Amino acid sequence: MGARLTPDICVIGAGSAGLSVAAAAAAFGVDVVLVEKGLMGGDCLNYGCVPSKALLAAAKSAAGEKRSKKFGVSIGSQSIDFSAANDHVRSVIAAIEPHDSQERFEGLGVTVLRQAAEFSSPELLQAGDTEIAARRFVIATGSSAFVPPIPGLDQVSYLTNESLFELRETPSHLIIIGGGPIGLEMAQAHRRLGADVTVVEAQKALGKDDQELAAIVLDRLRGEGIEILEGTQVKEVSGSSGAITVQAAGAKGEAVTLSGSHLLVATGRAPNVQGLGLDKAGVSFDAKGIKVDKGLRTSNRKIYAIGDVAGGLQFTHVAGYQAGLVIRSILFRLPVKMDNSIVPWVTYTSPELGHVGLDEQEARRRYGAKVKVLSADYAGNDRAQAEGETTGRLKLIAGPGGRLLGADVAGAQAGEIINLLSLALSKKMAMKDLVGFIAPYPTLGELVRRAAISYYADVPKKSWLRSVISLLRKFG
Ligand SMILES: Cc1cc2nc3c(=O)[nH]c(=O)nc-3n(C[C@H](O)[C@H](O)[C@H](O)COP(=O)(O)OP(=O)(O)OC[C@H]3O[C@@H](n4cnc5c(N)ncnc54)[C@H](O)[C@@H]3O)c2cc1C
Ligand SMILES: NC(=O)c1ccc[n+]([C@@H]2O[C@H](COP(=O)([O-])OP(=O)(O)OC[C@H]3O[C@@H](n4cnc5c(N)ncnc54)[C@H](O)[C@@H]3O)[C@@H](O)[C@H]2O)c1
Repeated sequence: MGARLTPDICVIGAGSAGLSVAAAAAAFGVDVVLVEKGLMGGDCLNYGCVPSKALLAAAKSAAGEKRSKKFGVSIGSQSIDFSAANDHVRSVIAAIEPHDSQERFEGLGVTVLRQAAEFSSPELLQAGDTEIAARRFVIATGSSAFVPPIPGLDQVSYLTNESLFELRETPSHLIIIGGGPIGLEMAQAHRRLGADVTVVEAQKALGKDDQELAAIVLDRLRGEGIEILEGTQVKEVSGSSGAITVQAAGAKGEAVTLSGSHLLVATGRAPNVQGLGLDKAGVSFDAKGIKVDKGLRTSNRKIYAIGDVAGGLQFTHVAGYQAGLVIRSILFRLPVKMDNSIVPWVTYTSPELGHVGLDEQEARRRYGAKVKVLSADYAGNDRAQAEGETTGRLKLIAGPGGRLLGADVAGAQAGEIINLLSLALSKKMAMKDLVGFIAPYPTLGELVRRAAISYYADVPKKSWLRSVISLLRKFG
């Protein structure tokens, strides 16, 4: 007979979402049980954000050596050791791991069970031979790579984000199915580390972003030698490890045959709902994930779902944001409401591509002619010139009264610029706020002021204002 635990909160999944809930609840002295069947830290630490950004950093370094000639610096012949780049990835994970570890959470007072969790009823969860009857449950079981039903795919050995970072040698030709953020970040990382790379995208690459700015990123990627086939449908995959063939239909219906050494599937995510006993718990879900209301409660009021498993926007910062909301709801019984309109995202290619708020189309649908799109090019920014990073553009979407509705940036450090604009958007700032502060010179952040100031471009031409100036002049 196993133990029976009756904590205040039971969290299922120790990824970005679950760890944030467990740490915050423990900080308030609340009794928490955390159940994790795999690695502590989940996708972000082990198979997602951390390894992908570490590999991109190695790749950026390789590209930087090539670029340095422009600055009059020659570093001699370049050699790339893919396994050393992979060691860098491992060392970054190892450096962050203690923060997410079982030991740290036990030290915070959390009971950690390394088991697969499954509901046996609307009130009870089974984890190994431990039964848990919590006041509230939080499901944070994340997502896994969605593998589309392409004929032959189940017969070849393909990579996903879970196996990609185990490669120790540069793939000679990496074919990637899917031109979203995973596909394109990994395309650039591997290209810069010496691989030939082809991306096959059924629709538009970076299709969730502003298309004018996405084109800036896609041009650079193509310029670096990455083949990106858009509007191309994969029909069949065959071959064996090291010699993979992809048959596809191109944008005009023409037959396309690709041969590569490795295949990465990056076609979106599927929620981790299997084996959780959701039917027994009375929790509704569909192919996108567990259905939640704006307060992140499932169809069983005792149970919340957050992070990737709840569908919606799938980012680590969203998982953290949602964790904060459920903590307020569970501990303080405050009404909470998920607000997707303030969620930023960034694709960490070079140049980076960032977004927050409404896109131009949605802004025009809501506010019509009151919308103004203001832009500033990196080429007009002194710091960008000094750094040789002149490719890029920032766009601000201003609504009625000059209120900031959204922003998109393609260019160096776009993620840092979007950071600032996310704050401005969540604080409901307007163009007057974005020009009413002093930006240090020379910084890329000055692009924000430059675009915002163009909102007032017509002001000096206003005749009443000119009359006021000439009147005032008469007073000496
Ligand atoms: C390659 C890649 C790059 C990414 N880059 C970024 C980025 O740069 N920025 C960003 O914001 N986001 C990025 N993401 C997305 C980000 O990783 C996810 O949004 C985030 O990890 C979701 O956190 P989560 O806690 O919901 O899920 P996860 O991190 O997946 O954690 C869920 C945990 O639940 C466990 N679990 C599942 N089922 C059970 C069960 N029945 N019992 C017990 N435990 C269970 C799993 O083992 C896992 O540890 C990236 C994703 C990928 C794949
Ligand atoms: N920098 C970041 O923040 C970052 C980086 C990587 C991943 N992520 C998160 O992970 C999620 C998953 O990333 P992703 O790139 O796998 O998903 P995605 O859904 O964003 O992109 C998948 C792409 O694959 C295409 N596709 C789907 N089926 C296809 C098929 N059969 N053939 C060809 N193309 C096909 C889609 O049209 C789409 O463009 C992202 O939505 C994001 O939330 C974030």
